[in-house]
Amino acid sequence: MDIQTNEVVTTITSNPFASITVLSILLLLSSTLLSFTRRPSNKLPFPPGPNPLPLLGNLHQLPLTKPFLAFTKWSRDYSAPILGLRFGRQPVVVLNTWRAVRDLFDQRGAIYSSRPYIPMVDYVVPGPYHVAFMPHDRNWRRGRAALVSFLKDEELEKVRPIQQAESTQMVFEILQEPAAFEKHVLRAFCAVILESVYGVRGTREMTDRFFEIQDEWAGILDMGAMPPLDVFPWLRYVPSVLTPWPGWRKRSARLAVAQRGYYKELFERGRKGVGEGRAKESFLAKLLERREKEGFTDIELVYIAGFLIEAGADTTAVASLIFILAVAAHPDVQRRAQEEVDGVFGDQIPTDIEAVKVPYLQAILWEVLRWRPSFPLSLPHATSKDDIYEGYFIPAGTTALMNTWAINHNEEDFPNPDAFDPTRWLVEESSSPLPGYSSDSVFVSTDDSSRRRSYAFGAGRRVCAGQEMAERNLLLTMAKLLWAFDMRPEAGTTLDTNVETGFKDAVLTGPKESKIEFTVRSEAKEQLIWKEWEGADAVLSKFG
Ligand code: HEM
Repeated sequence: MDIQTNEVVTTITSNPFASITVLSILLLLSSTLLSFTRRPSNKLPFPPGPNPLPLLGNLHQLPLTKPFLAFTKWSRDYSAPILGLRFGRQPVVVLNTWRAVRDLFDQRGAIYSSRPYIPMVDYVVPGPYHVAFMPHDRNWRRGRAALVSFLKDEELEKVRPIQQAESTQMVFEILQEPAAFEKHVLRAFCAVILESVYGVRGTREMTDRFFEIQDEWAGILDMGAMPPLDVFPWLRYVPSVLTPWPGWRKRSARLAVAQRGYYKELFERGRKGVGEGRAKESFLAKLLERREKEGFTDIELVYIAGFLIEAGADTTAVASLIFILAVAAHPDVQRRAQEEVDGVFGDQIPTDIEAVKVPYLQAILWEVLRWRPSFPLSLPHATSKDDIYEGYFIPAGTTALMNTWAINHNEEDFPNPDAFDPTRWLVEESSSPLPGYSSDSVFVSTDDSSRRRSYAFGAGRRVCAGQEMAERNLLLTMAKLLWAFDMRPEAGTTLDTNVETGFKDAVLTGPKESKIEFTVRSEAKEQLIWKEWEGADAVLSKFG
């Protein structure tokens, strides 16, 4: 028995959960072995990876925190662009190169666009209402089409004044209370969604309530936080006090009530606003308009709109916090970016960011998304048919993970990958033949055009539909922060930018660090922020 196996056995036998586990192992062993001897019906091998144990598969080797780092290492150890693993009996492949992602997610979308069944989702969102977790079916197409209709370019024009006003409001709040910058960033990005989706003002009270619910939701979905019902479905029938997750049913039921209550309240307030003409530009107004044609029920609309807060608020806020950490830790990058922003906007607070040339700022954005991707494993996809790729057999129902971390930290594509170096995206300055920006702010593809600009937003048919909205808001916010403040580590401290120690252990990961000082760059800027804030407040106060 190797050391890892020994550890698993020790854990099993010293745990109150042991007797049930051992009994079940014995009961299930026969069916597992049977299924192993039956598989694969196809003679081709499953992609390579560490050896699985009969019942656990590779679960005993899987770290509970930052598994993307282990996958990246295994991919190198086994020279495997595609790793083959088993979580219990569930086959899992991990795609570690952009070519594999292009070949499978982007080019075989009919096979690689489903989602694995996550039983905990059923406990929190009962019914097929959550677009991000739906299989690749008609319901998902309908839901996604509604979301895309809100996120396309012409519609985003309506969101622009909200983004302008909220980013100014955020800068104003940081000016008042710099030590709490994290709170202000989170509020602002959540507020943009509440105002554009429902026409409801993103006050501190409303956004705090969302993040409380969202933290619990993310906590429940974290690996190891809840019983792995997908691997051991029988755990459903075991009284929760006998498991290492006592109270898990109550916890998920409480969250279900809180989440649904919050989304319903927003839906009703938004609907009232549409009726009274206050929210006629909102996404909800559009959804209500097309509901008859599409046949959406109230509860479907409640969750479609609610999902947009989940998808768009903390994702963008976290990317912004990573930007703040990166520039605070790299003063030379910050100085150059400030010079660029000052050169373009001078004494005026940055506004129309898409209309100007800021190639260095754009390069910083791509480097932030590459250097510390907030979804290092994206969201899991699943195959809906058997497939063969490069001589390997991938059965229907396989979970397919995209290892964004491995793609973004591949030494061949990104020399010295852990260094934060925006110039790698500037074609005139970079020595590596990668897609990047010219000094005209034009994105130039110098490599295979089937390569995505960024893998931080996923790939294939499930790719992030909010990429454009997120990029616009991020670029604008970055420009305003650089224009207004110097950002540096608190006196006597250094910032921990190490992904293992300085970043949270979560599906959506951001910096743990918040010891960053914000100093307004001049008195004139401070006065202008006050003045601009009055205008921003006037725009935002029209929301109920
Ligand atoms: C920096 C900000 C963001 C990041 C890093 C991000 C990342 C992602 C990722 C990794 C996925 C999964 C893709 C896949 O399965 O391959 C996703 C899906 C999605 N995101 Fe984003 N996202 C961001 C902002 C937004 C915003 C602002 C919105 C809209 C308001 C949004 C809406 C969506 C939608 C609708 C999906 C698709 C769900 C599906 O079809 O299953 N995202 N995003």
